[in-house]
Amino acid sequence: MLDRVKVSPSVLAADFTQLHAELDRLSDADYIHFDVMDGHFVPNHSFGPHILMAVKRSTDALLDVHLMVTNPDEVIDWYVDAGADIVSVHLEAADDLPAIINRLHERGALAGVVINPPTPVQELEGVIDLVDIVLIMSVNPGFGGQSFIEGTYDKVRELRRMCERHGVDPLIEVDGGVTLSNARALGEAGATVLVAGSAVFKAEDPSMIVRELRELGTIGMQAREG
Ligand SMILES: O=C(CO)[C@@H](O)[C@H](O)COP(=O)(O)O
Ligand SMILES: [Co+2]
Repeated sequence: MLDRVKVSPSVLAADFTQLHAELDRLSDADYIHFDVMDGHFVPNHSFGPHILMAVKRSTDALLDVHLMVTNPDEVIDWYVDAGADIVSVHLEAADDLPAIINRLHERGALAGVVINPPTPVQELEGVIDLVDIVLIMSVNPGFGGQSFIEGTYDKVRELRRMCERHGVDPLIEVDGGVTLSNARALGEAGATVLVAGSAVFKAEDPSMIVRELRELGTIGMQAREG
């Protein structure tokens, strides 16, 4: 059981001309979220393992890699080699998710599964016992700065119920449109990791936003636990 919610700022929203300085002022972050987009699984490109190595040199936070690619089985090792601590792959993209999860565990990384907004939570039934993290997308993947999809709360609550039925307690991460206005409700629904790109990096004081997101999420989590 966690004592507080974790915050994972998405580096996609950072100013890349000053990547080191951007990460340096986020010493409070639990994780750094790294969005990999291949131009096939999502209609956008971002960055790959070389940039992840540069991020690793600029932060002590754990590296939380979100792979939006059609061939996760072929690339997971690149990201573990580059320093990923957590690697999450889309259920919609993986042919053999248990094999990917095994491989990540063999390599000493935490394994996550991601579902897109249209994918029902029930589709996680077969892998919920195997994963360390479930990431629920609260926007359609491919771009930062989108609006949060309200139906996410129900999906998080349903996932919590599934975890209880299975007697497992993976981290539950929510990604997309997370701000100070929905952090508390997300914690109350059952989220334990909040990804935030624009809300953190576009703020005047990113560290303060990280602390506030964590505090609000934790207040929600405590309310849920009673
Ligand atoms: O995976 C994605 C988008 O595909 C996210 O991680 C975004 O990068 C989050 O950005 P904001 O919605 O918080 O600006
Ligand atoms: Co992401």
